[in-house]
Amino acid sequence: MKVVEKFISINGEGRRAGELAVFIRFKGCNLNCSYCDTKWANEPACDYEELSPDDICEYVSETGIKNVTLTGGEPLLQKDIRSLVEKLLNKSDIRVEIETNGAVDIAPLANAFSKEKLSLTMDYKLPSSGCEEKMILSNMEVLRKQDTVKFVSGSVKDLECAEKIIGKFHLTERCQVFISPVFGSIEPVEIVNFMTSKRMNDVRLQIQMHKVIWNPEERGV
Ligand SMILES: C[S@@+](CC[C@H](N)C(=O)[O-])C[C@H]1O[C@@H](n2cnc3c(N)ncnc32)[C@H](O)[C@@H]1O
Ligand SMILES: Nc1nc2[nH]cc(C(=O)O)c2c(=O)[nH]1
Ligand code: SF4
Ligand SMILES: [Mg+2]
Repeated sequence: MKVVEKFISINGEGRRAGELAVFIRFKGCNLNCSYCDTKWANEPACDYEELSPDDICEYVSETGIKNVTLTGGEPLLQKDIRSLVEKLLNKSDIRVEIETNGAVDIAPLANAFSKEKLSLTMDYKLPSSGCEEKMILSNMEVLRKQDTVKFVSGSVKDLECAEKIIGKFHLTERCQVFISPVFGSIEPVEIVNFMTSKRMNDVRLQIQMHKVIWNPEERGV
């Protein structure tokens, strides 16, 4: 598997934001979002370590950290991803979260690992990403209670689109729903005002915590 970085930090996003996690970031992506903060990991020339699922499991065990976040790039493009998840979940105290972009079919993984120890955080890419037409809408039917849909929003148009999608797929009844600002592009208060005006119950605003704690450009945190 092509790993571009691995590190321990607090999880800056998602259901376990603020908890320690070990991050495995994989190389390469099938999208090119306008705002992507890890474009470097998607460059063909980006350096990587070739690690097997066993190598990654060993690294995770050595860290002593219970939360594992698989991210990228797009982690679901790695051909051994299923084997890696299986090996990680075989360890009794490990919880796995996968950050995925909504443009890869999640059904094979979600259906293979129904236990709560695997949670998927899937983006729905909004208009300002430039990638909305790549969304696989059948993924919405696969999400479970432990999963999350994240709407990374850069404009009011994005927020209007997010509200439509949340309603259309009854997402708040199905899974967790988060809205996050495209870092630096929209004031969080605009999102709060939008949520208030539309009475968006059961939706959570989340700001990427690691970009507040460290320099937003910093890698490995
Ligand atoms: C770098 S992506 C990797 C995983 C996967 N490719 C995806 O897009 O979900 C991890 C998360 O960071 C978010 N993200 C990337 N750039 C961002 C930015 N500038 N501001 C806020 N969130 C961003 C993505 O939307 C995604 O939810
Ligand atoms: N601290 C920290 N938390 C994160 N949660 C998700 C991340 C990601 O890039 O997917 C991330 C990241 O890059 N750093
Ligand atoms: S899908 Fe994720 S990694 Fe790929 S370009 Fe978009 S934000 Fe970046
Ligand atoms: Mg990140």
